[in-house]
Amino acid sequence: MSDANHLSEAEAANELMRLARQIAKHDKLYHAQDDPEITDQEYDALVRRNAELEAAFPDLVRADSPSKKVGHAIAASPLSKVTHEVRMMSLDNAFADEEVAEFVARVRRFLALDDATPIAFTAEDKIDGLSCSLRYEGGKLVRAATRGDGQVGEDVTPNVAHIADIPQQLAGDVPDVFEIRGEVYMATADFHALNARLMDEACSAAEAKGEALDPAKVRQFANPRNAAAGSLRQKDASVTAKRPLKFWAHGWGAVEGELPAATQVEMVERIAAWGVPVSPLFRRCETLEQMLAHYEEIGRLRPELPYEIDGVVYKVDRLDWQARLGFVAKAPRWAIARKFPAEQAETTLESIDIQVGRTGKLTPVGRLAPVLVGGVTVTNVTLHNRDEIARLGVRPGDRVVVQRAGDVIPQVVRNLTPDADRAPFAFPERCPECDSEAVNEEGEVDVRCTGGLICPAQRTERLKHFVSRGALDIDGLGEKTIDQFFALGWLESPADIFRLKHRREDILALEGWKDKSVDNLLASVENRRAPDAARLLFGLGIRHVGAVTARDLLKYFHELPAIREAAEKARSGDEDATSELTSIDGIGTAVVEALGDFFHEDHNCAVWDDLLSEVAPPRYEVETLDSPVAGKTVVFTGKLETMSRDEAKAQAERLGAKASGSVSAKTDLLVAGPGAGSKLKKAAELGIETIDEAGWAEIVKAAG
Ligand SMILES: NC(=O)c1ccc[n+]([C@@H]2O[C@H](COP(=O)([O-])OP(=O)(O)OC[C@H]3O[C@@H](n4cnc5c(N)ncnc54)[C@H](O)[C@@H]3O)[C@@H](O)[C@H]2O)c1
Ligand SMILES: [Zn+2]
Repeated sequence: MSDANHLSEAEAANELMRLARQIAKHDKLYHAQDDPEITDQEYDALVRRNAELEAAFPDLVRADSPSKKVGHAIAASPLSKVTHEVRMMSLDNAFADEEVAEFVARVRRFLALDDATPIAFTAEDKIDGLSCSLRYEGGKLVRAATRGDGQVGEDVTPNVAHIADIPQQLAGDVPDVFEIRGEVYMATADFHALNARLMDEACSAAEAKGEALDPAKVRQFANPRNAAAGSLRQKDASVTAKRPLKFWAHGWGAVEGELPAATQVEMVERIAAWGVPVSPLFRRCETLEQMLAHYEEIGRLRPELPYEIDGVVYKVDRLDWQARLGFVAKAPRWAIARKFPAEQAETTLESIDIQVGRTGKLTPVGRLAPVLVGGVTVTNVTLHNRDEIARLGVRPGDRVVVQRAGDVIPQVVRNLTPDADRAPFAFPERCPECDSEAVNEEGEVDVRCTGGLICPAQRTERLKHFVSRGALDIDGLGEKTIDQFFALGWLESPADIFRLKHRREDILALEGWKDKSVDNLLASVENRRAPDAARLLFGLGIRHVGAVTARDLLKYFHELPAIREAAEKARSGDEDATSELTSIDGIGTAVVEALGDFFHEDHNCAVWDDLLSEVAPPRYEVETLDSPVAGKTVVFTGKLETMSRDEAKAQAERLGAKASGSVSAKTDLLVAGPGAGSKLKKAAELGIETIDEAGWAEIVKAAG
């Protein structure tokens, strides 16, 4: 409460006014329009803040205080109005064990019972639906109504006719008038299916009209509770009929005739016997310990339940005691809702740090003023990437709503101070670890450090990749060894691997190394002095240059320096170099850009030069099979009749030929099917040998 007490009276009055306005706005959105703008946790936080201020400044409690109101007036509803004979109430909330204990103590004090007298309570899950009253006369359903503002609700009699859980006629002995109260809800799976269906229907409707659909404009329900409310509160009951609604009872209102029970338990059993569902988790608790244990149990079951719940409701079991306890402003004194801990909370975003992951991804991490979320103190949140920061519009100093969902890392849900006079957060353009350029490739949300080989955040990962099976494949240099050698400062870049021989004695001095194992390691390193150029290129871990791309590049250029030269030219704007690179099968602009970026960084060039001073990959040649097309460039054009274009290309590769997409002076052979056009003409002009599909089939067959 210290917060509340630090305010002056004028400040508190101001804040109470603001809260009343805000809460009224959200009540309307939630209760009247079934379309909330904020989460229940955020809403509950506003209500609690209001209660806190009212407790600290009792004189300032407003006539229109949110603490006195139930739901929202239904003035604007198109449905007919129903005045409730017995007011429909809300429930007080508890958020901690101590608050439940305090509730029990309050009940005891009010009833003037001594500590030795046991008070039994019922406990059941608090289902997230909307309150509904069902009035039965002579056992027959005569009227169904929503809660509205507690006094006046909406008539939904025709709507509930479609809910199978709500009998039109109760079974057995029922008082003359009996008003069952409970919750209309939608199962979680049905809620998701409904949203999917609404989207489908909107798509079909748009298609029929030949219009483009903006999915963001299609009405979707925020949660099962709003889906249930929006589905029930329909002027046209045939819409409700198509919505999968359910119901269960948790209480009653008006009764004429004798009440057929003395306790909550007996009454709930009665209602169930009449044919109306009740909570399967409804229990009687003799002690506070049992009450708390059942809360824990329901919390455990919660993820598996087919419907959403937001807490547990406790009620005094004896009905004569309930009658004595009566009501306060908007809730019974004999019941309380223990809500599950807020999975969301408000706090200040103090700073935004950038972390560099092992793959070079720059991840912004928000540092928070410590805050309790769902029972855990949270100080960090992931902000995912640059776009997410822009979407949230967050900057250091903003007030934010933080959320924990399951085991997921806490996240920022919303910025509460978007308009504050602060410049947008400037996402770094250089890696905070190594100062290399950080780039954001087109079509990608992540910003990455380009300093792969020198960036401390990425180095060991890059080294592990460099020696891995698909790359240089160096035996005996496992991940642990790399981590260890790296920590000792012996391995900074790939070239250092080839200088390990100078550290023979140092390695021997380490625990676990024997002459033989060191010899084996150094031998396998020496074994790679003349590595396969494609594996070496792949091993450098340049973005977009995977094993296949590396091979494609080398099949064309044969030597690593030629690739670097072409990439540097392309980067400096040489269009011929770019089109030469992109004309290579399998090489697109993303690869060309990634290569250009790589060689644009001096430190990468230094690592590269250093490496090539240690190793000498032989000229790369495609394994030459004994085939007449080995080493040749083949182009397929026109329609192929016995195989797909992909299969033909694969055959060519298998025979050591390069399949290309376009005819140029470098083309050796054109395979032309029916319908061949410009490529055939161009090949004729260039005097390139041309054969048909059958001719190609013979070559393939001859090669075996
Ligand atoms: N997100 C928003 O903008 C927004 C706005 C307004 C209200 N809300 C939500 O609605 C709540 C306030 O609404 P409320 O006044 O209906 O209070 P409530 O939902 O916290 O509790 C009262 C209601 O619980 C229902 N209930 C469910 N299971 C029950 C059971 N087993 N026994 C008895 N009652 C049971 C009853 O219908 C009862 O009226 C807030 O706490 C918030 O979560 C959200
Ligand atoms: Zn870096």
